[in-house]
Amino acid sequence: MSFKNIALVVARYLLYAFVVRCVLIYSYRLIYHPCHSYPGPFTAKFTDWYGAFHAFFRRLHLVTYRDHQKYGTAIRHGPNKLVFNSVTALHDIYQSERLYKSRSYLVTQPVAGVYNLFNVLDKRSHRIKRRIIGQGINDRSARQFEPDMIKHVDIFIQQLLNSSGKTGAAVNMTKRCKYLGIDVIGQLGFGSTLDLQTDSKNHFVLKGLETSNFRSNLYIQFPLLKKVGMELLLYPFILTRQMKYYTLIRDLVLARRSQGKHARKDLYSFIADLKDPETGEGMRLRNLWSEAAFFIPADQCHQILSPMGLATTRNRRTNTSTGGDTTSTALSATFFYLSRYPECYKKLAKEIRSTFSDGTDIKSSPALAGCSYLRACIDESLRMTPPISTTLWRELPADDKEPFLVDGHVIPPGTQLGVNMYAIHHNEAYFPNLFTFQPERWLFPDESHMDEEAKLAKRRMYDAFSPFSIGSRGCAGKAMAYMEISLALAKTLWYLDFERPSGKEDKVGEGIPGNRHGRGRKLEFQGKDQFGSLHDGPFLVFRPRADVQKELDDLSRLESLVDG
Ligand code: HEM
Repeated sequence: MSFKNIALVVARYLLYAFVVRCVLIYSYRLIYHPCHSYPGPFTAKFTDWYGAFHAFFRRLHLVTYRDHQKYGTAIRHGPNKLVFNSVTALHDIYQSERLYKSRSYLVTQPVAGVYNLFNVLDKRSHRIKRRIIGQGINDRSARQFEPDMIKHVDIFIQQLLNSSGKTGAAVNMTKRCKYLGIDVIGQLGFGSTLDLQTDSKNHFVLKGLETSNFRSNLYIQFPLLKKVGMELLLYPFILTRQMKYYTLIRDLVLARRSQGKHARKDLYSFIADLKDPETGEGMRLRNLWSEAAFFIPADQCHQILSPMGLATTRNRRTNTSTGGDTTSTALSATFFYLSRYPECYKKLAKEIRSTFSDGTDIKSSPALAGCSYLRACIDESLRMTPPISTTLWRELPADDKEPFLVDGHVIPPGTQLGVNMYAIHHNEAYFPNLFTFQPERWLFPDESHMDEEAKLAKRRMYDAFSPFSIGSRGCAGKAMAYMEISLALAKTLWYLDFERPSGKEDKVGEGIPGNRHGRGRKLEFQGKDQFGSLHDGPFLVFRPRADVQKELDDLSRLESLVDG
């Protein structure tokens, strides 16, 4: 028999073996798998391709919402994955000490065995990192950082004025909010910024952020994709951008290293002297830069930091970023909803303009905290368009044989579990009129004036509201996020008025009636789920308020004062 014939026979038997293996595995998953009795889409019972397919089209959040409508509150969304849609499940899962972040998060590591705060699974290592990094971005540090944040917010206002207020042109708020978000987070992480607000040469980092979040999300849904070398296919497309980004971050780190520990009010200064009270461990400088890079589009940071000796193989960067990206989604979404609900816009403008007497008074204070309508608008946007709208997977270890209950369901060991953020925020049981932007739902009379039913409804609503997730792995930067969004909104409404443009730009960001994939709601700001959220618009036209013209003139001088 010739070599060719032998090869053909071997190939044929390999193919048979492959088919038999698939039949056995798929039959097991369908009939015998411990999750087999949960309802859900047919394809998801066999394969994680279901999640990967919809993640590819950035609509997994909408599909999960639809599947809950169809199959109920506990569904199977992969051979080994269960998704729940109830407050009880949310708390059972994210507040449990027995569950771990899913191993699928490990695909966000550029190199195996390399962890940071976001993707570390081991609970002890996480506690230590969280205690230290958490202090760098908690309420206290946020207050110290606020003056720098305000400078960037003032530039934001100034840019809206320049690009729209003076010309009558419509501006794309997604872009403006992203520039602000990333500049603020760069300032926090490295003590200086990428200057996206004022200089277009670094705008390429936005594309980097999109690509890296897209990849991470795909791999989280279907880790096999990373193993089979999808990375190699994508790598050539991102190499050039990586190198530019490398240089950019390297310069920021080098500039910061040349200054004293407390020369800036940034992450370095906030945590450089801290020690974990339990272990006495501090954060090593080289590890700190890796953690700082987590906050910004840090797709390539390990390559950036390693050659500088700033990241070791024990601590390189994940592909996923939060911080600047999520905050800018929340801000863009709030602008969208305010522009679509003029009565809310008017109420908010009235609240801000009657609370303060000068734009420079707008900073963290009892007055700002007392702007309850402002907070209600932010929370309602976070509910309608959660910046992280995905299912945050948690895992019951395979060797944990004690019964584990989620909303009354006994969970088989080794199962991946989660609650989808978008779905629970659109659960009618907790949020009536769920597709209507209704900040009033977050405003309540004093509890002494509420009957028991109203109190219960309020509690359930707050329990279901989880844009920052809950439990020990919930967002560490919540205080920073609320501060930035509140300042940006309040200051915008203090200095400027805005309205929708008359042209076709007005449609950017909204749903398209008749869309088959859950994007048919015109009044919903369309987020595309890729762990963070991809979006566009709204386009808005700004006008300076006549009675604050003098203040605006003063503000225009600030642009040159911000150090980079
Ligand atoms: C509106 C803005 C934000 C939203 C909606 C948000 C949401 C979230 C969510 C849902 C998680 C949990 C992720 C998971 O379980 O996989 C998370 C984690 C995290 N976020 Fe945020 N985030 C926001 C802003 C920020 C900011 C501004 C910072 C930093 C200054 C930040 C730092 C972090 C960190 C460090 C973690 C990991 C925490 C841990 O695992 O212990 N976030 N965020």
